[in-house]
Parts: sequence; C-alpha cells; structure tokens
Amino acid sequence: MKIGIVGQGAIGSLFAYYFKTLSPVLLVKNIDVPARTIIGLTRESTLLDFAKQPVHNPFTNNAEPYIFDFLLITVKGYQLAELISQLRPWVARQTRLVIVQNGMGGAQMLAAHFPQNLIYAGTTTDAVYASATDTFQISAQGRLDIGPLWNMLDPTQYAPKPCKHKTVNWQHEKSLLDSLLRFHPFVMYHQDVSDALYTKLAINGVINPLTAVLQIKNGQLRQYPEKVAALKKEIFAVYKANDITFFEQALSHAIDIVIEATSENWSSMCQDVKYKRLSENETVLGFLSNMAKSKNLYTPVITELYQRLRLLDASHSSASLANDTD
Ligand SMILES: NC(=O)C1=CN([C@@H]2O[C@H](COP(=O)(O)OP(=O)(O)OC[C@H]3O[C@@H](n4cnc5c(N)ncnc54)[C@H](OP(=O)(O)O)[C@@H]3O)[C@@H](O)[C@H]2O)C=CC1
Ligand SMILES: CC(C)(CO)C(=O)C(=O)O
Repeated sequence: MKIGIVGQGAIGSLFAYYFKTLSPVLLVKNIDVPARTIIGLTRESTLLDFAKQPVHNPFTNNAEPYIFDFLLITVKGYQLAELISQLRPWVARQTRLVIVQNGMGGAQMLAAHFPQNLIYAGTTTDAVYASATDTFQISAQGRLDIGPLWNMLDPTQYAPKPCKHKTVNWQHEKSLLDSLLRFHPFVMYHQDVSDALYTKLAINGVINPLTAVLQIKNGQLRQYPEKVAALKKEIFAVYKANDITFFEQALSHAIDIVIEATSENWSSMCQDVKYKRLSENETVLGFLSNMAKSKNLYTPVITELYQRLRLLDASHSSASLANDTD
C-alpha cells in the first residue's frame, strides 16, 4: 500500500509516525529542510526520515512509486486552495484523498476539484505541537473520526464515478481502508462522518476563538462561563436552523469535556494569534457565520468574534507579506 502525506507540520508528522512501517512519501514545499523528529507521550523520539518530493514540482519519470493508494492531506484550512492547484499530478485515478482538518469546507473544496476520486473526511482530537525547530511533541493521543465523503454530501454536489457506476469493489476498499486505519491507536469509522465533523466544529467554534482573543489556555475558559454559554447558544441555534441533528446537553457536555481534557493546552488559534500567523477563522467561525446568514439568523457573538479575528488575520498576512519582501 502506498501512502503520501502532504505537509510536514504537526498532524502530518504524527501521521508519518503512525505509518512509519509503510515508508510514506512526504509531499512538501521544500525538500531541503531537515527531517522532522517526533517525541511521543513516553518521551521516545523518532526521526521521520522518509522520501520527500516537492509538491509543486511533480516527478517526470520513475512515476510508479508515486501512485498513491491514499494521499493524506493535513494542511491548514487556508492553505488548501493553493495546495489543490499543485496536487493534480499526484492524484491518480485510484488515489483516495483523506483530508484531516479542523473547521469545515475543505472536504467540499476537494470534492469540487477531484470529483472522480474517493474522498474520506476526518477530524482528530490528537494534539501535537512544535516543541523546537523541526521537532514535534505529541501532547495528547486522541481519536481519529473518519468516513466517506460521498455519504455525507448531496449526490448533486459529489458522487464519484466509482460509486455512481457501482464499479467499486467494496470488499477491496474495506480491506485497504482497514490496513490504513489500523495504524491509528484509536480510530472510529463512520458511515456518515458529518456528526463527528459538526461536533468538532462546535468544540473548535467555542474554544478556539475565545482562547485566541483572550490569549488564555483552554482550561482558563472556566473563568468565562457567560462567554462560553453565549457562544454555545448561538452555535446550537445555527445547527437547529440548518437541520443538523444533535442533542443540546450532550453537545454542550462534549465541549466542556474537551475544555477540561485539554485544560493545559493553548489552542491552535490562540497560538496562531500569538505568533502572528493566519488562523483558521474562515473555516471555523466563517463557516458558522455563513450557515447563520443562509437562514437569516442573527448571531452577534459569532459575528463579533469573527470580525475581530478577521482583522487580526488581515494584519498578520500583511505583516508576513512585508517580511517576505524585506
Ligand atoms: N496540531 C494539532 O494538535 C491539531 C491540528 N488539527 C488540525 O489539523 C490541520 C493541520 O494542523 P497542523 O498540523 O497543526 O498545522 P501545521 O501548520 O503544523 O502543518 C501544516 C503543514 O502543511 C504544510 N503545507 C501547507 N501548504 C502546503 C503545500 N502546498 N505543500 C506542502 N506542504 C504544505 C505547512 O508548511 P509551512 O509551515 O511551510 O506553510 C505545514 O508544514 C489543521 O486544520 C488543524 O486545525 C486538529 C487537531 C489537532
Ligand atoms: C481540541 C482543541 C480545541 C485543542 O486545543 C483543538 O482542536 C485546537 O486547538 O485546534
């Protein structure tokens, strides 16, 4: 089984570590950067020294090693559009795309560009951060929820040919997927993964923006119960208006559990703001905000946080442009 992983970031490195015995190929921006090291929960470290290929400069010969069965995509939401423009040569007819991101919309974007390929969408509660240059630390081993995108989206939006023409050998597909997923220590396969994605969207929709604008650890949200409650209330109203099936108390509890379980963590958005990087505001609050707008729903808390993060993102992207031209 041939696996490609796009990106050598935190989650890409975690997956390279999980799939190390399969010698994945890393599709990266720059092959000259050193191999990354990942440190596990028990402090053992592993050098992720696998074959690398520049994603923007596809192979011209010896193509066979680069016909992937699975291509795992673990870039940030705002990096996906540029990646898609570079990805075509790496996606063979039989290549399954597996996208694991926070926020929503990425899988839909992939489906629009690769309508004939089987696409799986996932979300993870694994937690990994850069502890030093080229080194990642696993800080929590979570769960990977994954499922076929063609069961989640409307067939008018995405119906890959092999499903439409019933040419998929489901036995083979199941056994390939099984071989992939058994490498993760805690994986849940869903026939319809949308519940898992909307649950994670609600978790990220509450924790990430609040911790980002307040610059606090996740656990410090305990000191802001009114802000947490107001945001939950609006997200639940958005889900209700959009006919997303959920149980209010259970979802509220799920959010509280993640706040507790990751209390010592700085959320990804909090760190993005701190280090003046772009955040995933558009695919988290932007997505929720669009869902609200589509139903003419008034969501002042979401809107206010979304606008604040938008301004921060705008200042961070102009600062990085200025640095690039220095
Ligand atoms: N880290 C975590 O603990 C968790 C992360 N997630 C989610 O997983 C996703 C990935 O996050 P994370 O791994 O933390 O992010 P990172 O920024 O650490 O990793 C993204 C990587 O992708 C690379 N990349 C971007 N565009 C391209 C491209 N066109 N070609 C090749 N490589 C590219 C980036 O390179 P460069 O840096 O040079 O731009 C970077 O190395 C996000 O949606 C995040 O919210 C979910 C749960 C937990
Ligand atoms: C689960 C949580 C909120 C952990 O911090 C996360 O996914 C993130 O930081 O993006």
